[in-house]
Amino acid sequence: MSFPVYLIGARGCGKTTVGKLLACQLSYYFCDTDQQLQQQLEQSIADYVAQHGWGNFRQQEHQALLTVSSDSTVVATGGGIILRDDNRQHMREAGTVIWLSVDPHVLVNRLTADPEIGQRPTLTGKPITEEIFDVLQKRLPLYQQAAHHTIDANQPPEKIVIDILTVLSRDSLTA
Ligand SMILES: Nc1ncnc2c1ncn2[C@@H]1O[C@H](COP(=O)(O)OP(=O)(O)OP(=O)(O)O)[C@@H](O)[C@H]1O
Ligand SMILES: O=C(O)C1=C[C@@H](O)[C@@H](O)[C@H](O)C1
Ligand SMILES: [Mg+2]
Repeated sequence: MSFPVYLIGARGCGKTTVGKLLACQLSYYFCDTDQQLQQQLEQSIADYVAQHGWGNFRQQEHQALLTVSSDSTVVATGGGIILRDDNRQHMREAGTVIWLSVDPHVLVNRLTADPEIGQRPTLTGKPITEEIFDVLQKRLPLYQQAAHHTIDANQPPEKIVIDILTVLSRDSLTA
């Protein structure tokens, strides 16, 4: 049986970009909780949060995580999926959790170049650099707690995929 692979990490660390490539290499399905949610809600995350608030968004996100958690699937999660204990526990028990760790300055550059504000409404109301540093400071311990493996995701996507395949194959040898 091939359990799901969950990619976690900050906004802009490359979960969606890398997840698609990884799924292709593994011949797995690809799912993205943000995309799943936006389809289900029939609106952007920004519009949903403006109308219903972050608390309701986190509840919807939890349901989306359960929905996409299938075998032979690479799941790109939303940046805040690790905020809930039950999400962290679910991912660790159901599959392999990979944290794509990226230097905050690299995140600032990527998100400035590609803000995608419909999917990434502000979390703090602060300017982007300040927000990234603030949010990361709070979330780093949660990414650490949730992850089975940490991958240096400052590298090009193809190299990140190779590094993920290496840890997954080591896991399968020791299972
Ligand atoms: N390894 C990489 N090297 C350079 N650019 C990258 C890399 N990974 C992703 N990017 C770029 O960074 C931006 C954000 O990537 P992506 O949407 O995959 O991040 P994400 O982790 O899925 O973000 P979110 O949490 O908001 O869903 C995109 O423009 C993407 O092309
Ligand atoms: O970091 C976050 O809290 C978020 C990241 C995005 O992927 C979306 O899930 C949403 O904008 C929230
Ligand atoms: Mg994404």
